[in-house]
Amino acid sequence: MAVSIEPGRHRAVLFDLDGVVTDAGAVFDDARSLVARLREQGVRTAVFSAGRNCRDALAREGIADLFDARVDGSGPPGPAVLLEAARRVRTEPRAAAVVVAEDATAAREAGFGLVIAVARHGAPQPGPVPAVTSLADVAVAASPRLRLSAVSDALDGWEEIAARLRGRDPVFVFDFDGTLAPIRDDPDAVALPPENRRVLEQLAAHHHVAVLSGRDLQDVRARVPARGLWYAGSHGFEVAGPSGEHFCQPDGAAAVDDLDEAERRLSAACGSTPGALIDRKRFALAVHYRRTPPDSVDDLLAAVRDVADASSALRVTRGRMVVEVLPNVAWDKGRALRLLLDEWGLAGTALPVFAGDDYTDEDALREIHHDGIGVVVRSAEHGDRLTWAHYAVDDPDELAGLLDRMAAVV
Ligand SMILES: O=P(O)(O)OC[C@H]1O[C@H](O[C@H]2O[C@H](CO)[C@@H](O)[C@H](O)[C@H]2O)[C@H](O)[C@@H](O)[C@@H]1O
Repeated sequence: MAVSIEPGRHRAVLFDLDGVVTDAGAVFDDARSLVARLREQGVRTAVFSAGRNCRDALAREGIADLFDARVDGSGPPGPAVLLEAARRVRTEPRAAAVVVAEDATAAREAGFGLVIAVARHGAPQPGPVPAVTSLADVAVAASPRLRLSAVSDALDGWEEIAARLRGRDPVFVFDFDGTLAPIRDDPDAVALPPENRRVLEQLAAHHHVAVLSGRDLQDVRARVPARGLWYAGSHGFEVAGPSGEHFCQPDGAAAVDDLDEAERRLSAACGSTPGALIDRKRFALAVHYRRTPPDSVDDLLAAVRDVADASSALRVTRGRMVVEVLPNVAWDKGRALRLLLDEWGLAGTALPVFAGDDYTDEDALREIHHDGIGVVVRSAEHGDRLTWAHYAVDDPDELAGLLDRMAAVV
């Protein structure tokens, strides 16, 4: 049976160690090659073992680096081991695939999006999950991501966008810095252009509109003082609505003490780096280096990584001239966008429109790739990078023009 992993739907693939990746101490070439093909398309990979120490086994084979996470278990590979592997690659089961050696019961029970059984010794029996005799038979579809330079200009594609919007119930979610407002050297100097405020209020008069930002909730709320908006701060870890609604991602709260400690350590470690700016949000900690001399940046990044690595509750992410420390949980702007749709009672029915400019916005652009309209605001800071967006604009001004047109047809 032909089996295909689709990077647009499967964010991660979890591999059983025994019988899938290794057998009697030897690594299967088809496993090594499948993992490499997945990584090329941006799909995360983890390995789990029911009764063995994965780290040692993989280190002996020299392939530990092939996987983003390793999970050891004891006894048969029950759902708990698989769910832990998914958690470590920050992917919910429905968006992950699992490759097991024949017995797929646990993976099916745990609700994974795709389960593949490998029957290496003979013809696979017909069963409830796709089965292959070799991982060479597992195809990896090309990721639909495009280079920024290859994404259609939104204004050129306007008729197509308008046709998708007409007769639908759209909701609008926007990133703030670099998207609704232009980038400035000083994060405190950023203000929402009046034209963007006007169009946000115009959209919010008839539709759900949210600003989903890496800034602290209070900060983004104060900078986007438009009527009727929802706000999500700290990259979506804290959400507030126009009628007093308020929600914090529960696992994020558990990392606040670790963020406090990271803030103390980073203040000591980076305090003397010229131009470094530590920016604490309730559920995140940013270290800005836009004004740091280029020859000091690598040391600064290494210091942030060291501090974050000291706690398993934290992880590091990158943005435009900024490195951020976040709670190490399966939460990002994509999940926050889905939470908003659920909150509005519109999951599966509304047409989500999202615009963003940075790496962290890609989680939201990816989330709506199949059922929404994604717009990227171009910038040269990360070169001709890949994006999940369908359309591009050049700057926040051009986005305001696009939103104006959208407001006229919805
Ligand atoms: O998700 P966003 O709303 O885009 O927030 C991401 C970060 O934006 C801010 O930093 C960025 O904008 C600054 C002002 O233009 C710029 O100086 C910096 O280099 C950019 O990274 C904000 O200060 C951060 O807290 C946000 O996490």
